[in-house]
Amino acid sequence: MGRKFLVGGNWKMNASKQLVNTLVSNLNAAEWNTDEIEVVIAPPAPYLDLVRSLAKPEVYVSAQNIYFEKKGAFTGEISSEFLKDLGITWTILGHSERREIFKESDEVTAKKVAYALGEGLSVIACVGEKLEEREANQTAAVVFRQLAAIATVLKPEDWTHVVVAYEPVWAIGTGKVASPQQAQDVHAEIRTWLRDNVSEAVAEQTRILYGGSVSAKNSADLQTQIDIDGFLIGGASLTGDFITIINTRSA
Ligand SMILES: O=C(CO)COP(=O)(O)O
Repeated sequence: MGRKFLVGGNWKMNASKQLVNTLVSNLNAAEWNTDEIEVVIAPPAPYLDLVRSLAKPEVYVSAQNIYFEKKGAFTGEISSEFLKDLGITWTILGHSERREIFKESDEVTAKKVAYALGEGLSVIACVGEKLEEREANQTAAVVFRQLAAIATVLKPEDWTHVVVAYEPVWAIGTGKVASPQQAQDVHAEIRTWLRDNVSEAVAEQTRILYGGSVSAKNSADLQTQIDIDGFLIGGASLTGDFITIINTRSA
């Protein structure tokens, strides 16, 4: 069975009730073949409930991060319990902004991934190298290290609910998209890593998204690559580009 293409929108720290209304009504009016495309949007936590209640069922809603405890004295954190209560079935974890700005380590990220899966959530787990790491030919080493931290705490069957997002940090929000070949090369390495370190089945079935300056202009070329199974889109998910990208895939 083929890997279903996933178009994800990470709104990051951008939202208002008005923006939610606009973006969700545009998505509700759009159509795509749900046998071939999965659409997931990740608004900021305070808007998850509103987005879930407005969006049609074909739109999956995701948190941008959660903590690895159910409840208690963890001021400011988001529990998987809140997500379940609100009908939210996905979370992004390990985004480079969490890793860089909020100092979330490989280990913390892995712990969150394992916890989220244990709570029945699906996870978009992000990996990716910084510019200086790419320039030092460390791309594979960094991505493999990030993957290994996650793989260590998962059972092979857990991977059914994991999507890997390869997001080179130098491409995020910079307009410097990876070329289709640059992205494909790393995606293929990730798949090989999964084959060698988890299993053939997990390597075949796990979707690997590309993220970093994806736009309506470059999505068609990127999606021709054999190991690119979807996108995690930041800036362009806040504009009409998001639907154009879905439509480009549908066409
Ligand atoms: O970080 C990203 C998605 O998670 C990518 O952001 P941009 O699409 O704005 O580069």
